[in-house]
Amino acid sequence: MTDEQERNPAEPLRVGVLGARGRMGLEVCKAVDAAADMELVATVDQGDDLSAVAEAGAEVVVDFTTPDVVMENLRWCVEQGVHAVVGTTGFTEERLEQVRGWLADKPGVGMVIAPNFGIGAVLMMQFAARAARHFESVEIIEQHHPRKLDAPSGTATHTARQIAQARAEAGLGPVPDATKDEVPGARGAQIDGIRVHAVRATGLVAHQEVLFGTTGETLTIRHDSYDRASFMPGVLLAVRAVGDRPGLTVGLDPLLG
Ligand SMILES: NC(=O)C1=CN([C@@H]2O[C@H](COP(=O)(O)OP(=O)(O)OC[C@H]3O[C@@H](n4cnc5c(N)ncnc54)[C@H](O)[C@@H]3O)[C@@H](O)[C@H]2O)C=CC1
Ligand SMILES: O=C(O)C1=N[C@H](C(=O)O)C[C@H](O)C1
Repeated sequence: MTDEQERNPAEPLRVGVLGARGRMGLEVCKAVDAAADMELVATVDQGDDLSAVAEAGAEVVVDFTTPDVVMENLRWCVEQGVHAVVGTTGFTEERLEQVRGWLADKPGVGMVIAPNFGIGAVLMMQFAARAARHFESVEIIEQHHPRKLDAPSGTATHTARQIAQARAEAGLGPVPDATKDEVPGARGAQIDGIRVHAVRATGLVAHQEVLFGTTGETLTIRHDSYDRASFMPGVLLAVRAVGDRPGLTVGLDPLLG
C-alpha cells in the first residue's frame, strides 16, 4: 500500500520485519503475530530481497538490522512510501539529517527512530536529563550481552547528549576530573564531554546506570532489560502511531504522552 491510498481501520495493519532472524527481529515477529490489530506480511533478513516487503503490501516496516545496512533499508522504505519503525543503532545527527531530507520529498511517510523502545529505559533517560542540572559530576555505565556489535550503546549515546544539553542550558561547566588517564580507555569514552563506560558480559541483556554526584551525595538512576520482550510494548506503540506522524520522530518520548 502507498501513502496515497486510504487505509481501512478495520483491517489489520500490514507489517514487515527487517532483520527478522536476529535476536530482536525474532521477538518483533512474535509480538506482531500476537497483536490482534496487526498482520505479519513479510520477514526479511540478510540475503533476502527487500522487494518482498512491497509485494506483500506492507504498510509499516520494523528495522532491527545493523548500523551498516540500515540507511540503505530506510532509503528504500521512504522511496516505496512505507512507514518505518527503527530500533537499529548508529544514528548520528548527520544520519538523522539525511533521513529528514528523504522524508521531505515524501510527505505523508512517517518514521520513528528510537535508541531504546523499553518504556523503563525511556523514563530512565528522561529522569537523567532532569537530574543533570543539579549535579556537578555524572558518568554513564552501560552493560550489554557480548554479542552486541557496537559500543557505546545507542541508549548511552542518546543519554549523554541529553545530559550534556541539560548541563549547558543550566550553565554547568565541564565535569571535574583531575585523573591522568595512564592507560588509554581507563576513564572510558567521552560523548559531548560526558564519560561513558561500556561493559560486555555473558548473561546480561541491556542495562544502564547513570551515576550523578555532588557535595556529600550521589544519585544512581538504573534501568535493566532482562528480556527482549521488554522492548515490544514500545515497538508496537510506534507501529500503531507511525502512520499518523509524517516526517521523522526521534525517540519514543512524544508517543508516551
Ligand atoms: N532500539 C531498541 O530498543 C533496541 C535496539 N537494538 C539494536 O537493534 C539492532 C539489532 O540488534 P540484535 O537483534 O541484537 O542484532 P542481531 O545481530 O541479532 O540481528 C541483526 C539481524 O539483521 C540481519 N541483517 C543484516 N543485514 C541485513 C539486511 N541488509 N537486511 C535484512 N536483515 C539484515 C542479520 O542477519 C541479523 O539477523 C542493533 O543495532 C541493536 O543495538 C537492540 C535491542 C533494542
Ligand atoms: O544491542 C542491544 O542489545 C541493544 N541495543 C540498543 C542500544 O544500543 O542502546 C538498545 C538496548 O540497549 C539493547
